[in-house]
Amino acid sequence: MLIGVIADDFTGASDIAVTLSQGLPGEGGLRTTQYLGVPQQPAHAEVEAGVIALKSRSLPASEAVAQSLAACEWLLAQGCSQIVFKYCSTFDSTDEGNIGPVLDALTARLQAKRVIVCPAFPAMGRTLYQGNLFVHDRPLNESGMEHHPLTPMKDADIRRLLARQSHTPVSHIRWQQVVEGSEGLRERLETQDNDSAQLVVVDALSDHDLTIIGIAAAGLKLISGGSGIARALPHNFIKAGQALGHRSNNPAVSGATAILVGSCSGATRGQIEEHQKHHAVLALDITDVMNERVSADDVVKFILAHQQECPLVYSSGDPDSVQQAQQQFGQHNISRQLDKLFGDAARKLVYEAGIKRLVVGGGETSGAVVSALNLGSLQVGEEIDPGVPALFAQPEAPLALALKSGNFGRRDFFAHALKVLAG
Ligand SMILES: Nc1ncnc2c1ncn2[C@@H]1O[C@H](COP(=O)(O)OP(=O)(O)O)[C@@H](O)[C@H]1O
Ligand SMILES: O=C(O)[C@@H](O)C(=O)COP(=O)(O)O
Repeated sequence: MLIGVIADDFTGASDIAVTLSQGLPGEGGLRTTQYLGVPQQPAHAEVEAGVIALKSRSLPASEAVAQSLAACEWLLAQGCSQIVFKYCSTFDSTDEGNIGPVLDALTARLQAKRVIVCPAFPAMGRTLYQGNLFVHDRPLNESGMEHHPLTPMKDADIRRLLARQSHTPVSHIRWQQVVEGSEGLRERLETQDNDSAQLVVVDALSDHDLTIIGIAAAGLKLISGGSGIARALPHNFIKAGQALGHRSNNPAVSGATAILVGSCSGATRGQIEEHQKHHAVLALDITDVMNERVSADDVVKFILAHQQECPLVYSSGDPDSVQQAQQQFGQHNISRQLDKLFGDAARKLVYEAGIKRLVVGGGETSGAVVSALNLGSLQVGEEIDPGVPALFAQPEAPLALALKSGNFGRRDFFAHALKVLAG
């Protein structure tokens, strides 16, 4: 294995997995496997990029650190010379972490001196300018992310956010310095102020900028960011003669379908609205869920009864209803209960009801569903929409998945994803 990624949630993991698998246009990428948690056994010899999906984004910081270090040890034991810490392109975190504490711990473990911090993902409108993160034309804290149920983002200045979370000093490389090119950037990284470890926030506005940064990052022990930061990393290994440039192909999986959605983002709520114009949709009422008046069997029954209509079950609510539910039940209780409900339903759908194509909306929700399925690892297929690949379980369990980040995907994503999974 050449490169290892520690991803703090499951949709984020599949986002960076497809980036590594594709590489730069025309060049091909790396043979990439997405692991669901830290594997208990060594990787297959042909894997060039290993992405470990953790559900660590909203854990207490000490647990997120412990899990990330365990993932790092496994990746190092597989031979990785470079480690990437993948977090959200909207820098989803709280003042306590977990991005800063995990970066502190990985920086110390890998004795890294300069650690790039770059959440930019221009294909999805996330750009970083003068250290501030934008989502399309809005600063992060006015983008809708200020209403996220678990990690509301109230500041757009990544330097300030990170300095609040981490012990390692934070510095910044401006866009005007990035566009000078990879060589200049590399020198800047090496000579930045002094010799102690630093987290270096690097501006990026375009895929071109990310390519410059990726090439400058060749050989760095630790890199961090959104999936965009991985864009040019396969190129570095191909150029060094360590990889040939792999092209992925999609196996086709037909058969029964289910769509489970727990994301409350504006994009996902729009996608549900679109889906219900033509297909079958069941809304879960949070009060019913919290009082256990709705069960995994109810979800399964609905899905099976509406197989001809691309059935979708969702818990998603708008900011007002989320706030109301939070006041009544507490966010962590709601998330725990919903994770259990979606996880139990997914297990029954796949292992008892024979569902073969499963689409999940939301990172935490995807983590709950895929963990309940206990699949071990997934092969990465083609990109369905930017940042969302088709994923395939091992051949002995023919199951195709799409794990959609809350904010990603076209308006008719859910039906479209089922079509792509079918080949
Ligand atoms: N109606 C609701 N009210 C409050 N919280 C909810 C509701 N529906 C889902 N949630 C919780 O909100 C969180 C959404 O996070 P996630 O699944 O990661 O979506 P995203 O990808 O948009 O971040 C989950 O923990 C989920 O359980
Ligand atoms: O970087 C991103 O935006 C995504 O890869 C990601 O991490 C998605 O997280 P969720 O929005 O929680 O699905």
